[in-house]
Amino acid sequence: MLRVDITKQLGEFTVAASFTSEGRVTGLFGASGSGKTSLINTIAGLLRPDRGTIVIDGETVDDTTAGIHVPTYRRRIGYVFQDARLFPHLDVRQNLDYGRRMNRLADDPAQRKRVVDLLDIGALLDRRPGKLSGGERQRVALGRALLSKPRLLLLDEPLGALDESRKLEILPYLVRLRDEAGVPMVYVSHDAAELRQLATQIVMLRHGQVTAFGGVKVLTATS
Ligand SMILES: Nc1ncnc2c1ncn2[C@@H]1O[C@H](COP(=O)(O)OP(=O)(O)OP(=O)(O)O)[C@@H](O)[C@H]1O
Repeated sequence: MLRVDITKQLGEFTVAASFTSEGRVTGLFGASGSGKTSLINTIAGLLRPDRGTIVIDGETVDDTTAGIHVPTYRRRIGYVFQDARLFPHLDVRQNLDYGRRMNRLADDPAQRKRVVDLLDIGALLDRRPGKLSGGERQRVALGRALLSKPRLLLLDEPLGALDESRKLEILPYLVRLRDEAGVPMVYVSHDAAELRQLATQIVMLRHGQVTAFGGVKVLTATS
């Protein structure tokens, strides 16, 4: 469960968002500049709300009245960006291991195998990111995030840098993550078609405000 009720001022721009999602994939949908990245960064703890609360999986990670602001690295979240942000000097195996080591988690070969199989990246383990396609890099970034055993996975336009055919290559893996990985996701996109395939709940943003919340049918009015 994710509960968000915050306001955040960024220069002239105000984010004022309130919603509770039980969905497996909560889609943050809106045009460029509607506040999607600012909102997901606030959930990640990278931005501190001016007012309000954020509760992830029953834990209050922000509460401005009580003075609570849990730092990002203690929120137990995974974050996947538009560009995969893999470490170029590490091979795929070492990149995958990074999240686990940073979070001081015990080695879990069974979990690693499950994630590698889920994302079909077993053949890439000895390669460095420079020798991977954009789609392969994103699959590794997803794997790295999952192996840190997050209780919430944040994805900010993870397909945004890919061309249409690469997007179609990755979407089935994201659907598999939704159905098999058991980790709830917040998924930022300005692409209604992408969210229709993936999201179970939609938060629609406009000028920093939530204008609609509900199932994917709230996207119906959008192209
Ligand atoms: N630190 C900041 N200071 C001032 N204004 C900011 C700051 N960060 C973001 N903004 C403004 O807030 C608005 C929302 O930006 P944000 O990146 O959250 O939108 P977005 O929906 O993610 O857009 P895109 O789809 O283009 O990434 C924009 O007008 C942006 O210029």
